[in-house]
Amino acid sequence: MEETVFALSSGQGRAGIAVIRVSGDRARLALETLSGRAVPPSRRASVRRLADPGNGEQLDEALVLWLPGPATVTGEDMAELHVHGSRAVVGGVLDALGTLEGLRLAEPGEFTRRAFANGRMDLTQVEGLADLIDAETAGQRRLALAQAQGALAARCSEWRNRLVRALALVEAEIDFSDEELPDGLDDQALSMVMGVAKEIREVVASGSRGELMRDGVQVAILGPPNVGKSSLLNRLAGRDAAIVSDISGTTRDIVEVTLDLGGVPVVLADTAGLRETDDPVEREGISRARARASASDIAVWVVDLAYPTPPVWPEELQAARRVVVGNKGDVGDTSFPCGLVVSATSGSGMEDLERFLADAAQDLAGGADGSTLVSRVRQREALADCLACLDRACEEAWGEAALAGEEIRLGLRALGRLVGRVDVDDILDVIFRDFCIGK
Ligand SMILES: Nc1nc2c(c(=O)[nH]1)N(C=O)[C@@H](CNc1ccc(C(=O)N[C@@H](CCC(=O)O)C(=O)O)cc1)CN2
Ligand SMILES: Nc1nc2c(ncn2[C@@H]2O[C@H](COP(=O)(O)OP(=O)(O)OP(=O)(O)O)[C@@H](O)[C@H]2O)c(=O)[nH]1
Ligand SMILES: [Mg+2]
Repeated sequence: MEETVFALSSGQGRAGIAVIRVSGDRARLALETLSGRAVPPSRRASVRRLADPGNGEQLDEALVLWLPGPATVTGEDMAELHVHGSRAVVGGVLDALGTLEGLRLAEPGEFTRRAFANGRMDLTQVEGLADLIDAETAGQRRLALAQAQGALAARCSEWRNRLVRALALVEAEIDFSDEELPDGLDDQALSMVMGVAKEIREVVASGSRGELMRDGVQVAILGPPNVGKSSLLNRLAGRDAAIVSDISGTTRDIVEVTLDLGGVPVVLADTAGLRETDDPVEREGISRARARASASDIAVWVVDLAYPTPPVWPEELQAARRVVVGNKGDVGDTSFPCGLVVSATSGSGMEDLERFLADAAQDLAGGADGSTLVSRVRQREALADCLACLDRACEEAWGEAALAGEEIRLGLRALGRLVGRVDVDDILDVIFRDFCIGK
């Protein structure tokens, strides 16, 4: 018998209400022991006095739920205690639960791990749920919620069914063919495999959008020293995140600020001004700035309109999306050719810059139509593996049936890895490590 586990599922610290969840065979006993009564009717919120079974002292008056398995999130019997959210009440109830035999505190993610083990969720739903809990913007929430509700899982099972049918056709051909060496794939199997491959190719192609939505679009603010890069960052952030001074070479470390631009998370990075210098600390800052530039999705090159110099793009920036921003428009020459003219101190033009960044971020990561299904490298790579197998199966169309069949089988295995049906041992710990306690 699996142990019964419990945890505070709402956030740590003082709150109006806190939710404590219990999952496992002893959930009923735990609820009955603390409330001193039989469990309330199933799935019906009921008010109960909870007492410490050790000394009978009342701990709280709570709203409780009795949720008998297997129709629960974990697939096991569950109880929920909605208590007043003070340290003393939560601590008292958790301590009381801990004294009961066969009960222990849940590990991070253990409720979800049990849901996965009991077939209530597949691995992509687990990943979606982890992202839903971490979601900070509306776009992240939409993507994660769709995944947690099985949008990717449903597509996978549909691809799987079609590939299993194609495989059956291939195997029938091997078994019943009059010829000694039948054609690799008959027309029907070939068109089925090609159809699935086409759909997977589209999902793989949209993969970077989901990854950017999940991880944030990276924007690097670059340029010569003293042009107002840190001032721009502070304006966009709406707070004094980076030190500003009239001394060239003020910024050395990268200063990051995350913004929510139209639902897309955007990570802005202020960097050290690029120039030749003998100062070893500043040199290190400049080398970090260059590294960040090449890792960014969007590069903003800032020039000082009071002393405009032609923007010199560092070599490694050539691939990034980029915009030249002329700063100090309040005192400088606004006829200088650049993408946008702004003033970080007066604020003029800043709305245009923000709109430019929001549009670019939407373009890179947004998916208003909900067509983006994958959000992690792991998911994209599993689909890419599957696709490679299906492509090879198609190449065998006029070759050997046994080889084509084997490739389809390998493609199915890659889908199995994606949903956590096979080869999960290595990835489970990685995925659940980042979960919070109580989920
Ligand atoms: N208090 C509380 N709030 C919560 C949860 C929870 O467990 N407890 N959830 C936890 O994730 C989420 C809600 N999601 C849930 C999804 C399914 C079931 C559930 O019991 N499903 C059963 C029966 C469905 C039914 O009969 O209506 C099932 O799917 O078999 C519960 C919550 C968010 N809010
Ligand atoms: N007039 C005017 N001054 C500005 C504007 N933006 C920044 N400054 C001033 O320019 C100087 C440099 O600003 P910073 O934001 O520190 O410049 P930086 O590009 O981060 O400089 P480094 O970190 O040294 O590379 C400061 O004195 C700012 O007050 C602007 O739009 N107009
Ligand atoms: Mg600076």
